Order: sequence, then C-alpha cells, then structure tokens
Amino acid sequence: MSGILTVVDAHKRFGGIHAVRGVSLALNSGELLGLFGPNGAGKTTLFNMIAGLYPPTSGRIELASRDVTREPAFRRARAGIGRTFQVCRPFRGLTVAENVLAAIPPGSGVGDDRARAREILDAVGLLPKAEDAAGSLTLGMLKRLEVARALALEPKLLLLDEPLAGLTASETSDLLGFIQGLKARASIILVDHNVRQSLGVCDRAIVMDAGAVIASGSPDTIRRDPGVRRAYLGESAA
Ligand SMILES: Nc1ncnc2c1ncn2[C@@H]1O[C@H](COP(=O)(O)OP(=O)(O)OP(=O)(O)O)[C@@H](O)[C@H]1O
Repeated sequence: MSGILTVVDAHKRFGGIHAVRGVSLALNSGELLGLFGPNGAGKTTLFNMIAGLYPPTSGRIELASRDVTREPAFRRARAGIGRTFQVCRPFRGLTVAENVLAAIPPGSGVGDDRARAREILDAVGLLPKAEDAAGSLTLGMLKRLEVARALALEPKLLLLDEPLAGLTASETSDLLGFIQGLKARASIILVDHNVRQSLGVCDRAIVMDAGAVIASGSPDTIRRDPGVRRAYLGESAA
C-alpha cells in the first residue's frame, strides 16, 4: 500500500490554547481511518490543518509524498483533498444534478461534465433523485449529496466531518455502509461522535483528547484501550 497522507508532529496554537499537540499519522491508499475524541479534543482543528484552512504552528503535512504544509486550501483541493462539512449547505433551489455540476471544477478536462455528474450520483445512490430539488432531500440523502460534491474534485483523500450527526439509527448504518464502499474511490478520514458504530467500518482509528493522541490502532485495540474506555467510551464500555 502506498502513503496518501502523512502528518508529522503537527501542533496548532490559538493564542494561549494549544489545540493540537504533536499529532502524527499516516494514511495508506484505500484506508478508512477513524478520528475520535470528546468535544474540544482538537479533531476539527487537525482536519482544518490537513485541508489547509489553518497553517500548523509547527509540523509537516504531506499528500502523496508532496509537502503541502504551506499550501492554501484551494491548492490542496486541486492536489486531491476533498472534504465534507458537518452542516450540509447545498444550493436548495437547484436540482441534485446541478449541485454536483456546480462542484465540478471548470476545465477539468475529464470528459463531459453532465455525464460525470451522473456517474458520481450513481456512485452515491442518488441518480433516481438527479432532477429533484436538493431542498426536497432527506438529511441522509443530503449527506450523500455532500459526499457527491466532494467526489467531483476526484479526491485522493476524503475528509468526512461528523457525517452521522442528526441521522436516525437506520440512516446511520446505511451511511456507514456507503462510506465503507467509498474506499474504492478515495482514502478516508472519518470524524464522528458515534464511536461504537463508526469503529465497525474503520480499518484503523486514532483517539484524541485535549489536543494529543491518546490511542491508535485497529478497532479492537481502540475498543480495549483502558484510557479510551475511561475518557470516551465510558467505564462500562463493552
Ligand atoms: N479558531 C479558533 N480560535 C481559537 N480557539 C479555537 C479555534 N478553533 C478551535 N479552537 C479551540 O481549540 C480546541 C480544539 O477545538 P476543536 O474544534 O478542534 O475540537 P473538536 O475535537 O473538533 O471538538 P468538537 O467535537 O466539539 O467539534 C478547543 O479548545 C477550541 O475552543
């Protein structure tokens, strides 16, 4: 497997707040990495450093062996980092297909844009809804549309920020199955609060607390880690 993302000793300070403290991680091609931790652990800050919204205070970020640490978000997006946001903000008055078309970069030169939009919608299971107004979709479908818009950039790495928030139990297991299927198209980092269910689809996971990594490894390693059980899953976690 080849390396898609490498983060080396990343720190982020906001004035007196040390939000991310020396985080290192490596993600291989086709891997799904879970990133977990309680509120304020530093997950979003780490995401934003990987996506290029915040420069790290120190440390290095490489995408497919290329140092992107000082590159702005739009360049990283072009280099292959796609992301979704916790709150879906589609163009509600446009159709589902038009939303995906709007996310395809102009002059991408990858054939006919409408055909590409339909291929992406097919991949996320929204082709039957292509001509519906985006505003008419259920929350579960809106999350898929959010992923479809990120896929329009043909990312090597997909950052999913709390995609399960607000979903019902059946929508959650539906979306997790879908996310697992996305590994064929991109490597994925998944941030979510639903650790128990999310771990079920992850190849590996890291858990942060107060800016630092407190555990990393296979889902089983994470489930058994006493620090994780105490700090996050609760003493009674199975
Ligand atoms: N732009 C900012 N300016 C100042 N402090 C910030 C900023 N962004 C995050 N922080 C602080 O950094 C710390 C980590 O926050 P972060 O949002 O990364 O945590 P999180 O793990 O994503 O939490 P949540 O699960 O609640 O989204 C918190 O103390 C937060 O208040």
